[in-house]
Amino acid sequence: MPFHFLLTSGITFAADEEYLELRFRVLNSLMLVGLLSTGLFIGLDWTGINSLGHRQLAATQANLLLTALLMVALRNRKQLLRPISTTFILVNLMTYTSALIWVTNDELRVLWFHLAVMFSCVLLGSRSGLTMTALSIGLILMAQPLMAPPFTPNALTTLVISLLVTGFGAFTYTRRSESAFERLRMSNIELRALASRDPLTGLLNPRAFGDIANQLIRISQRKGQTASMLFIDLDHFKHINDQYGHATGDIVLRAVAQELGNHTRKSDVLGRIGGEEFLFFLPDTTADSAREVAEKLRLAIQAMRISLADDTQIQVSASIGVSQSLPTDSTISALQRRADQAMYLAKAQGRNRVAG
Ligand SMILES: Nc1nc2c(ncn2[C@@H]2O[C@H](COP(=O)(O)OP(=O)(O)OP(=O)(O)O)[C@@H](O)[C@H]2O)c(=O)[nH]1
Repeated sequence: MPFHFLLTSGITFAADEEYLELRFRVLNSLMLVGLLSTGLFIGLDWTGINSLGHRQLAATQANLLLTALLMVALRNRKQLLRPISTTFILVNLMTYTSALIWVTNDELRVLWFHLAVMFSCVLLGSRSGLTMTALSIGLILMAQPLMAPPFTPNALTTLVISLLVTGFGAFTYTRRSESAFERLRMSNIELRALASRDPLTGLLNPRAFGDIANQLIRISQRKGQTASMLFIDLDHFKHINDQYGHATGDIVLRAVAQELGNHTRKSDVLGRIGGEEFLFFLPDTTADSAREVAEKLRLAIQAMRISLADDTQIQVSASIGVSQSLPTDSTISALQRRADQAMYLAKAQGRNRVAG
């Protein structure tokens, strides 16, 4: 748990931010490892086991300090991922370059550039990895005249080619991961959309309807507004199924859902909550206005002529119950219950009418 906290700073990432989270964790891990490795270099220099020289020692200490500051700056700020990644990579690139020039007794110091290429790819994306490859090769070639002794032509060739191979490998890997994550993100979005829809009509299913309407009613209550609900139930729907078959019943349900959708304002929430039952949540709407909407819907449903393949036309009607939120309603359940009761009243009064 503390390690998890260290890597994510306790930030929770949304379901479609998997790749961002991966980069965030990688950056935190790399900064931690960076702190440990620069600390080790400094310790080894102080104990005399490995000598950096006073200039590189100062550069390494600066690197340690800057990395610690970057780690602190990243806490709770996922929006800073990119600038902090860029700064971290540049700070390290400067340290590697200064080692190239100042630590002449270390033949293998060029190895660090391979890391810079890989880190850039993972943290900043495949294109940045390619830029870093070109930058590393450029820096090594430019630093040649300053180095004592300079690398032999053979060593330089090996270095440049191995950097190109690292750059290409990291580029290909990151490109593939980026597109795999993007595909995963898109299919997650599609899955979530599917999971929130009623498969027959495409309207919101009961769970999604409840989630959205519950959020909206809380907002309405905070603003001191009134919300309303319509409970729409088709009349004698069982007869349609019995007379024309279940498949035709489905056609009717889809047609009614579409008709209801045509009368929905952007702010309204419409869902199918049972066989031939639909709910309308109307934010910032009084019972009077909701009754007008309900009457419009009732007339629209009554006016529908649903044509079948054999030219038969089916007509339907609906009973609609209306309810208005009370200041004490913190969820839609009581509002829905009252709309349901009003709908039963409409049925009892003869159907094809609005009550409540
Ligand atoms: N075609 C089809 N029918 C469904 C679906 N879900 C529920 N039903 C049917 O809807 C009918 C609902 O019947 P009832 O609850 O008796 O209501 P009703 O016949 O509309 O009568 P009132 O509501 O009293 O006017 C039942 O026959 C269910 O089988 C569905 O997805 N497709």
